[in-house]
Amino acid sequence: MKITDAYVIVTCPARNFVTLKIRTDEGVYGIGDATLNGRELAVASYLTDHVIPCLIGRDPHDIEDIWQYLYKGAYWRRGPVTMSAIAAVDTALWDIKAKVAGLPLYQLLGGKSRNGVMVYAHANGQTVDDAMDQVQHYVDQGYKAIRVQAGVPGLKGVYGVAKGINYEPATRGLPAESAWSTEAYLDFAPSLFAAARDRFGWDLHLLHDVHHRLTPIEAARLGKALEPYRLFWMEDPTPAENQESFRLIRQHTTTPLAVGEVFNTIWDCKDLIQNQLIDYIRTTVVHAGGITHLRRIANLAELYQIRTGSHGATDLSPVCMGAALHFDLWVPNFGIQERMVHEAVTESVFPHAYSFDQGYMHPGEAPGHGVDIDEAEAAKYPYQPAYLPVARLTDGTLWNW
Ligand SMILES: O=C(O)C(=O)C[C@H](O)[C@H](O)CO
Repeated sequence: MKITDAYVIVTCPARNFVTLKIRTDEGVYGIGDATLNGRELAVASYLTDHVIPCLIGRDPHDIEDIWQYLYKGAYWRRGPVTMSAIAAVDTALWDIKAKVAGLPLYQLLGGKSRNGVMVYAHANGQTVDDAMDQVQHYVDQGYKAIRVQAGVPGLKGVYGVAKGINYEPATRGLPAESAWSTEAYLDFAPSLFAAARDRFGWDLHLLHDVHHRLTPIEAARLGKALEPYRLFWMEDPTPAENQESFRLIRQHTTTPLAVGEVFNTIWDCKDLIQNQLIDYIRTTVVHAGGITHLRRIANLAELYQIRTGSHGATDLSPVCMGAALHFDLWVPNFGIQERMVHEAVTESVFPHAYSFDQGYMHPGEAPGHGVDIDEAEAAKYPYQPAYLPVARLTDGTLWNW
């Protein structure tokens, strides 16, 4: 079997997505997600100009060799652009292999380890009451786990808080700027979870995303303040370039810690995992080198009882979601999967076999990863440049968004 051609499809059904399609001489094709929010065309070019020429004529079954070839062969290792491109190839090749086998992808990974994949939804609101109403909305749909974010009194445009129901941070034009005050946030955040426990009791997993905003000692303070509300996790409490910084947070709090959505390789989380400084690793298929590399990260994490909690915001396309669900159904140390529901127009471009029922998702039984792209539909939605926002402290200092 040989790869005959491959090409990149860039489309914007509600938001931008980059998809790689690999075709073979036997008529079987595979697709992979290559979307890097706000930097989409860099990955599209990396694939079109530098990767695709190296794929033609190769046997698509040689997934490991092709992964190594693209990783070691580039000489320039790691980084979000490189690893998203490799991920797209890897996902498409797993899709092909599973289609040829006539099996859903999770069967090739080792079969199912559970009946369904617990997912968490995003509830948010400008006020605590609005956020609680959204929690109710997701409870009514059967969700067992809900991330809760709310506007901070005195701050405009806080991370995770939407104008409508779905929070979509990337906007047209140059990056939007929002103001941040750690003091105001730290004073406010615990009251959000007091309200949630008060209204919904203890039989619901609550999660919260700090989105890299705090210093380690501030994160330690927040973790301690949230302990009475027994969170499932506190996510991205501080930027994680310095893996060692999590030690300080860890020494002060038993609130479980999750991190990893901006990580690209096992090297970004090796120390965090080996020193047991986190509880959940949030790397996912598209930004961490595909299923082949995600599996290595999960296997390392399993040695330390660290569980997976893959990123699943709307900028991760349905193709990534489909592949992630196969991974989640198999991976022994599964924790939870993030789910932000895509717009109907996105779903019309990416028909998929996965489904949701009462808080759990299932990848479906279609051969491959079960997600396709309707290229005629995709062509109706041309690329629209958009950027993620930046955050500044109230005195104008650029901060972590
Ligand atoms: O889903 C999350 O936890 C996020 O933090 C979402 C990110 O802001 C988003 O994916 C950035 O592209």
